[in-house]
Amino acid sequence: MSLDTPFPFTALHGQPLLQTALLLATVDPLIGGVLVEGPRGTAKSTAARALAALLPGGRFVNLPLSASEEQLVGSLDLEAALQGGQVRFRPGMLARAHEGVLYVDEVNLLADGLVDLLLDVCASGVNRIERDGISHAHAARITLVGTMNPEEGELRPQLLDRFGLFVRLGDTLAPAERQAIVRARLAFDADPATFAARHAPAQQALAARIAAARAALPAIAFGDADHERVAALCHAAAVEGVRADLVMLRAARAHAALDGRGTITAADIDAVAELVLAHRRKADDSADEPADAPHPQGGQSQQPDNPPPAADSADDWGALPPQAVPIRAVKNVRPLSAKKP
Ligand SMILES: Nc1ncnc2c1ncn2[C@@H]1O[C@H](COP(=O)(O)OP(=O)(O)OP(=O)(O)O)[C@@H](O)[C@H]1O
Repeated sequence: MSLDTPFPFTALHGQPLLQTALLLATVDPLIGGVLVEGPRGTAKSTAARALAALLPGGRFVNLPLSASEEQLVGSLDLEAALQGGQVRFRPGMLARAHEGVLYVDEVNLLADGLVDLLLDVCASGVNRIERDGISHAHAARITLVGTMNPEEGELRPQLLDRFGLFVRLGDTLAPAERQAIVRARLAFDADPATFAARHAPAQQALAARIAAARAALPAIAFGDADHERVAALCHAAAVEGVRADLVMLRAARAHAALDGRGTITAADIDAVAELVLAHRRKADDSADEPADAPHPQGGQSQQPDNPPPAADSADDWGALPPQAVPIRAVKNVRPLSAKKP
């Protein structure tokens, strides 16, 4: 076993929302990635690396803040074209991250133009390079994971909106949780191979579940009830435009697929709603929320028949269905774009 064996995804402790968001964005990369806001040392990079290890190629690309546009998108060698008649494409980081994970630590400090570009490529699944009238395109099925610490600068709201999902990690861990995390990490560091072997069955099961979910996506249809529920939730959150609606439908479909179902339910939508709305909600909209809007926390008649149980341990991954998202836990996520009323 190599020295850079990643910490297993299924061994992460106490980060069910982060894990859920990462899995959803991996099942359908067109969701547009995950933005993770949180303090240092809360497993953001560990989780992103662990996610990549669940994908067939295990590709993980860490984008440095100093990266140039050319390093990111690649370049066209026009000299070669002039001499030999053929355009040569030098792949960039986006090509290397195809079918894998692209991690951008402190994405709020990356030049806006690069963030823009990254988000475009990840949400379209295609990287197109043009130079002097010559163009080249390649598939870029990438799970984008960006992290940010708001104390070091905000992301422009336009860019914020374009990240598919948002997770805000808390900065306080209960003593018992700290112990569980530290014990697991110490055990891993002491003997990565044995630790990984212990988690191998759960890891393999989760990798298979991701693969099956990806394959199943195209056959899962969006029903009228799904459209209605999503539109009402997005309207109630007063989001701008319809990007939130599109992402929510995709995320709900990925959620159903991860659970091995061919039909989207209200519970799928509710389970992903806050991940989609947290960074897009306008001001404090709760006061003027329409009485009939289906809300994860209200509207009795619209509540899912079987509200999902809360997953409190990441060890449950691979065993529990993914709808185990504690939606209440994210209800109080501070909307980043919120303006004081
Ligand atoms: N919930 C957790 N489960 C397992 N390990 C954890 C958890 N939280 C923190 N750790 C451990 O803490 C250490 C720091 O984690 P990591 O480097 O992923 O943090 P980070 O959030 O990316 O922070 P930074 O922004 O400083 O890089 C790692 O050894 C990681 O395994």
